[in-house]
Amino acid sequence: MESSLEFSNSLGSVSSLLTRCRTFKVLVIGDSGVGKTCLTHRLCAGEFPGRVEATIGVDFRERVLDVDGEKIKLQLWDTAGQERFRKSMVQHYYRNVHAVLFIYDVSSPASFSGLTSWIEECRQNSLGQGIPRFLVGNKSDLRDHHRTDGQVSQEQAMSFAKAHGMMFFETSAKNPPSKCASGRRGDGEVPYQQDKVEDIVVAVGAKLKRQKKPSAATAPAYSGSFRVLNKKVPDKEMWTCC
Ligand SMILES: Nc1nc2c(ncn2[C@@H]2O[C@H](COP(=O)(O)OP(=O)(O)OP(=O)(O)O)[C@@H](O)[C@H]2O)c(=O)[nH]1
Repeated sequence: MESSLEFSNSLGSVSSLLTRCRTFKVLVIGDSGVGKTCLTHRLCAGEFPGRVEATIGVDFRERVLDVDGEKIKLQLWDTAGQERFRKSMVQHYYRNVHAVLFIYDVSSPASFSGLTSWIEECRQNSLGQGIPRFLVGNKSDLRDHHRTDGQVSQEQAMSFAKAHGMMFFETSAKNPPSKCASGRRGDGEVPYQQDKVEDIVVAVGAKLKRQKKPSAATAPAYSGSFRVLNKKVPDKEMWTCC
């Protein structure tokens, strides 16, 4: 007769089989201070963190989604924006990436100009053209629709996104709109859009679900939320339990 321990073990494996899901590594990059940590926190935990410090190395956060009946785990790699905190980690960031979120701050044109060097870093690390890329303008709560100077216009961002084959979003990790909004700016001419943070997660999940299933050999998976600094990052199987 099966012991209660064996019985509970087999129940455990049955339930883990039922909840297995595909895990996708999503790299989050952009200049220091654009809000990568706050945005990934908002995407995964649904809240704005109380206090944040500059990321050292990388932080991982996860979000499980149901996309058309399939469970998908997004593993967000919140990378350091400061060169001195990232240089020894860069190759690990780019290994087996499934999607990239490029973040800039809508109230910082310099962070928008900085995107070209992030694209160049992707190229230097052989990120395939087929890897889905998303452009996210963060801190939309700081946008002043009556000013044009000192901010990144949505027209600029949209044409940049188009030129680089990215899907574009503008949102705020701090004060996200409760619904996707679009309309005309103060002068009545220029359209604007405001996206819910959730729209970004859904778009990434939907895009990745349509991707060809990667083989286990190329797929990474980590669980929980933890920090890696100057450590060897192991490669594991792609299929994990949610
Ligand atoms: N107003 C506003 N402030 C934000 C928003 N998101 C982040 N911040 C602030 O921007 C600052 C930097 O945020 P972080 O999330 O640490 O930026 P980061 O890009 O992760 O920075 P590094 O770790 O250095 O790469 C913090 O003071 C946040 O409170 C936002 O949507 N609106």
